[in-house]
Amino acid sequence: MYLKEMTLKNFRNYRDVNLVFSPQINVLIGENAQGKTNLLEAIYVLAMARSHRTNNERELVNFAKDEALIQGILERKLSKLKLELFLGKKGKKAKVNHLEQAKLSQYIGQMNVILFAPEDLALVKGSPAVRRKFIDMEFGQIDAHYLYNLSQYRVLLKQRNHYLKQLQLKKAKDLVLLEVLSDQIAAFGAEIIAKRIIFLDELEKYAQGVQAQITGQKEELKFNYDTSVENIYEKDVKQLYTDLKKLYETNQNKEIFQGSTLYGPHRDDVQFLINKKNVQVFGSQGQQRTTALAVKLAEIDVMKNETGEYPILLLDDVLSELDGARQTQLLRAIQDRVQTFLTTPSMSEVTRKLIKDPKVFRIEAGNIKNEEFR
Ligand SMILES: Nc1ncnc2c1ncn2[C@@H]1O[C@H](COP(=O)(O)OP(=O)(O)OP(=O)(O)O)[C@@H](O)[C@H]1O
Repeated sequence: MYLKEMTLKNFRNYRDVNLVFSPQINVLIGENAQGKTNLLEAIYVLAMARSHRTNNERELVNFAKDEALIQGILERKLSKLKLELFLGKKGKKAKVNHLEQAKLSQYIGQMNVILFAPEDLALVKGSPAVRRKFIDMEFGQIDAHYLYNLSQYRVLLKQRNHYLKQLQLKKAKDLVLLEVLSDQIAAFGAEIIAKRIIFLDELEKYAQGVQAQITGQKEELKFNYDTSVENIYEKDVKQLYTDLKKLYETNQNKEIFQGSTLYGPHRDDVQFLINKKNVQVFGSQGQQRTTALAVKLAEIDVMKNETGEYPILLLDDVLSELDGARQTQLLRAIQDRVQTFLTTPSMSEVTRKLIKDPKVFRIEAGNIKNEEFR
């Protein structure tokens, strides 16, 4: 799939722009603070109905205005979609081909994007929360059911944590209500864990290929899903549900004492192993970066597999963070098959040689001009 056109009205520092993109590589070039990331963010928001940078949607609307609009024409293999996202004071509205979508979970997934920013290089060495967010954002896009389970789980988690706090402070006594909440959260938690295992398995296969290629077959990459439920790889959803419930039963006093839900997918993690050693602990900086890159590139293939189309790739200033060999690997992997938007303050010689016929957009204080590629 590719984004053919995009119109922005009052989005961040863009007042009114209409852009026509290349189905291949689009380079967004400009000095600091001119609006390069804002433009990538607009594409991301059009796809995901939320920003990757902020939870406060007011920030997305121009300082001087109350409403913003992002429109896009998405070309898919068999269809053309008009996507519209309206950001107003009372929230947002999403439309597909002029039809307003009652639920955002129906809207998300029409346009698939993968964002790769310098922070993603911390996927391996960062905190478990970084990896969980990565898993949830990516899998949520390809599986609406996963997204639904996740949102239900989050609501229940809030309720259960609140109730555990009440029990901790002795403001509540009723353990039956806690058991009801445990039962419900275990059901959604089991669905989430089961799906994560399936997707991670697929992601692992592709990432292994990339890692082996970058390292000349010297490194074997493996994923390990780290959770309190035992032997997950042998369990189906029903068994995962039973096990989670058992964890809540056995640890009831501990959870009340801490006033918080201590088990479930919101506490899980993924470990990346190279030649059986945890890269987070034993890997060099270079190995950690290679692994992060391999995982990101693998996502492209997982999405292609799951949705039948290549996603759109957004590269926010990552080229300068990678050395020549990794830049080459990345650009070879995407050239001619994935529509890509990349931001950069300037183009290095290496990049110039590697990128074929990009469309270049020069960005200056929210104004955009097409530029020849020299
Ligand atoms: N809601 C908004 N309304 C108007 N301008 C905004 C809004 N939000 C951010 N800006 C402006 O956008 C600019 C930042 O743009 P952006 O984050 O895209 O920078 P960039 O070009 O990617 O630069 P860098 O390379 O430093 O990341 C700042 O000048 C900021 O004041």
